[in-house]
Amino acid sequence: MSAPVRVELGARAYDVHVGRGLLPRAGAMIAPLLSRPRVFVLTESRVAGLHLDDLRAGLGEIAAPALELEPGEGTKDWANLQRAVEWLLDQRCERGDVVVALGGGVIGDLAGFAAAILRRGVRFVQVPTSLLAQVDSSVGGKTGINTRHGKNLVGAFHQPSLVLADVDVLETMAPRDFRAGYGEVVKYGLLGDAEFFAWLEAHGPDLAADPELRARAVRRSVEMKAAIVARDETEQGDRALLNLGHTFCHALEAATGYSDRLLHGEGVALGCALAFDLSARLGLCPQEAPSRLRAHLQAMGMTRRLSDIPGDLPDAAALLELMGQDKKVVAGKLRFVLARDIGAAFVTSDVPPEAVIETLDAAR
Ligand SMILES: NC(=O)c1ccc[n+]([C@@H]2O[C@H](COP(=O)([O-])OP(=O)(O)OC[C@H]3O[C@@H](n4cnc5c(N)ncnc54)[C@H](O)[C@@H]3O)[C@@H](O)[C@H]2O)c1
Ligand SMILES: O=C(O)C(=O)C[C@@H](O)[C@H](O)[C@H](O)COP(=O)(O)O
Ligand SMILES: [Zn+2]
Repeated sequence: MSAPVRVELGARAYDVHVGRGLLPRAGAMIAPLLSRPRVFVLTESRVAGLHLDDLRAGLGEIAAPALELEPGEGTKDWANLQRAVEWLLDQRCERGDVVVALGGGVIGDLAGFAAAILRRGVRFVQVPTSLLAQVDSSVGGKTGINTRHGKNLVGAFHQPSLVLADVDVLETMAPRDFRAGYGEVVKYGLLGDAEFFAWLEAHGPDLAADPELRARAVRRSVEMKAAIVARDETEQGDRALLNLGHTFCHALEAATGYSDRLLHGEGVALGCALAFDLSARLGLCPQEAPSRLRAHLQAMGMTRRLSDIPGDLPDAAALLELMGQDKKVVAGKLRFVLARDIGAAFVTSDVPPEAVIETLDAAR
């Protein structure tokens, strides 16, 4: 078993275990956090049907009552937040107890936020079950829900106490969901590690079938995220790099009603392609960079043009309007994560709106 990745946050530091066969050993890793042999599991029905029994077996003597929500992005809303919090109170979840988030990013974000506000903050453990959640959402402490105004607009920074990313659990993922999660993996290469991107060009197509390669990809992504979060926990600066592709992605998710027309990770992949298009359009990066990225996304069978999204989309001006709710906006001005090349992203507010509109129109 390889050493965990440490997220160095002083008193709130924690380990991210990445590897095979972690679920069966969950009890040994979680027990040191507990004041009594009981955890409270927030999960959703698809994941529960596949992995809740294995988690419970791994927890051994630790009792694990569970609330099963509906799968899907629609669950990350006010109604389910209320449901989760009221259930935890029904269960008499105490301040010293631990909530376990068993699921993808939807459950991780919702459960983390419920834990953040329950009794003004209880600890939680992330047991991410999707590729996306293992490489990204389970680490870093961004928790929250969507509102009718946009994506993740209500939430809190609340770090988990432990993350258990068992790559064996990914065996049961549907191909589309796995591919969507790959959008966040490729983001790491694009934002700061050209070598990792080249490694993904060579090995990306084999990740779904090969657990050792998967573990390497998850670990490298988590190492990068842990380093960024450690130096900028609350996104005052560098952490915004993790938002590469997300200004476009979140507008497109809003435009498609958080439906399965566009999964978050699919939007991230497309958003990264658009961010590289915009960078090239502004003369900031060579045209070869977006071309190389699109070739890789095509090889991976991923969304890379607006026309890949089924159904009608609003026009570019309306999408730009939706971007106005982005959390990177300062004094009403959009900020974008752009790139000088693959592996070299940076944040800028110096982006003419016409260039964004032209970029969107050219990608239809
Ligand atoms: N907090 C953060 O830093 C952060 C980072 C990235 C994304 N996110 C959020 O994460 C969410 C997307 O996460 P996601 O892609 O995991 O979505 P998700 O939680 O909806 O999971 C995707 C699909 O995979 C299924 N699934 C999960 N694990 C499975 C398994 N082991 N086997 C079979 N099916 C499985 C789920 O039922 C669902 O249908 C979005 O809401 C996004 O905003 C948050
Ligand atoms: O951890 C971060 O920071 C990220 O930006 C990771 C993103 O992949 C993730 O989708 C995040 O939830 C987006 O954050 P938001 O602040 O733009 O809602
Ligand atoms: Zn994301």
